[in-house]
Amino acid sequence: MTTEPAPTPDRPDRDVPHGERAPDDAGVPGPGVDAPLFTAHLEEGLDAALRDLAGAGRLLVALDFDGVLAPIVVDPTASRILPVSARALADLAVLDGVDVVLVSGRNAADLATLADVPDGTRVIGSHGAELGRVTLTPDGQRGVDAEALSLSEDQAALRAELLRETEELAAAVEGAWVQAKPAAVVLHTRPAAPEDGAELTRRVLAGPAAHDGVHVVVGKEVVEMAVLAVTKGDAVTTLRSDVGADAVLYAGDDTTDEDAFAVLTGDDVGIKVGDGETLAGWRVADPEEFSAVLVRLAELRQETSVTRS
Ligand SMILES: O=P(O)(O)OC[C@H]1O[C@H](O[C@H]2O[C@H](CO)[C@@H](O)[C@H](O)[C@H]2O)[C@H](O)[C@@H](O)[C@@H]1O
Repeated sequence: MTTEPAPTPDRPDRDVPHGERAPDDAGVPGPGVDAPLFTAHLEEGLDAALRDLAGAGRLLVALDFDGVLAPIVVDPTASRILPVSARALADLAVLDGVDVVLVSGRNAADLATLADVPDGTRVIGSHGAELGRVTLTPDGQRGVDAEALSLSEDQAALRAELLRETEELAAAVEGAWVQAKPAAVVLHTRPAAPEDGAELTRRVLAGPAAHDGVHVVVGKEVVEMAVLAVTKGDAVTTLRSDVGADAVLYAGDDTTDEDAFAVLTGDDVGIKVGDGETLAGWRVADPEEFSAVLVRLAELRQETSVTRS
C-alpha cells in the first residue's frame, strides 16, 4: 500500500510525488455517492492488522480530517470528505462497540459542517481544545454541540496580537492568508509561490510565533500558532479512556498527528496517509487509498458482529 499515486487535478505534484500504479492496483473505486462498497486489496499485513482490530471488544476509530478523509485542496472551505469514506464511517458508526471520532486541527464548528458524518458523531476540534458532537437538523443543517472554548485574558490578548502581527506579515505576500481559530492563528501559504511562502514562513516563525506562550506547529503549508497547549495525543488518550476502548485505529497525514501516533500501544493500528517520517506502523498513499481501509474495517467488523451474535 505504499505505492505512489499519479497526480490528479486535486492532487497537485507538490503535495504527492509522481509515480505509477496500475488502475486496479489498490481496488479503490473513484469517489461517487453511488459507488458500491467493495472488498479492497490491501497489503496483506495491513489487512491482517485490520482483522485483529475488528475483533476488539470496544473499538475507537479516531481520524484526522484534512489529508485523510478529505483530499488536500487550496481552499480549506472547499474540503469535502470522500463519499466512499463517508459511507464507510456511517456503516462503522452503527456497529456495536464502535466509536467513530474526528480529531482535527480545525475548529469544531467548521469540522462538523464540512464532514459528512452521522448525527451525533463526536468531533475533537482545535487539536483537542474543543470537544463536541455533530448535530443535524431534519432539513439537513449541520452544526456542532460543543462547549465554547474559553481563553484567559492573557491568552485572548496574545491571540489578538498574533493575528495582528501575522496579518501584517502575510499582507506582503500574494496568496498568503491568515485564519483566525478559537485558540489559534494559522498562516496559510499554499496559494502563494513556494519561495515566497517559505520566506514568509521563516519571518512568521522568527516573529509572532516566537512570543512566549505560543505553541507552534508547522504543518502542510501552514504555521499554526496556538495559545493553548493541547495535542492530538492527549485527545486520543482521553478518548480511549472515555469510551473504554480495547483498541484504537488512528489515521493522520500531518505533523500534529505524530502526537497521536505516539500514544498508540500494542493492539492499536496507526496509519500515516501520504509521505513523511512517521511513528505510525502503516502507511497508505492518499485519502482515496485510506477509504479502502475504512471500507475493509467496516466489512471485517460486520463479519465479527455476525459471528458474535
Ligand atoms: O488536523 P487536520 O484535520 O489535518 O487539520 C489541519 C489543518 O487543516 C486545514 O489545512 C490543511 O488543509 C487545507 C485544505 O485541504 C489546505 O489548504 C492547507 O494547506 C492544509 O494545511 C485547516 O485549514 C487548518 O486550519 C488545520 O489546522
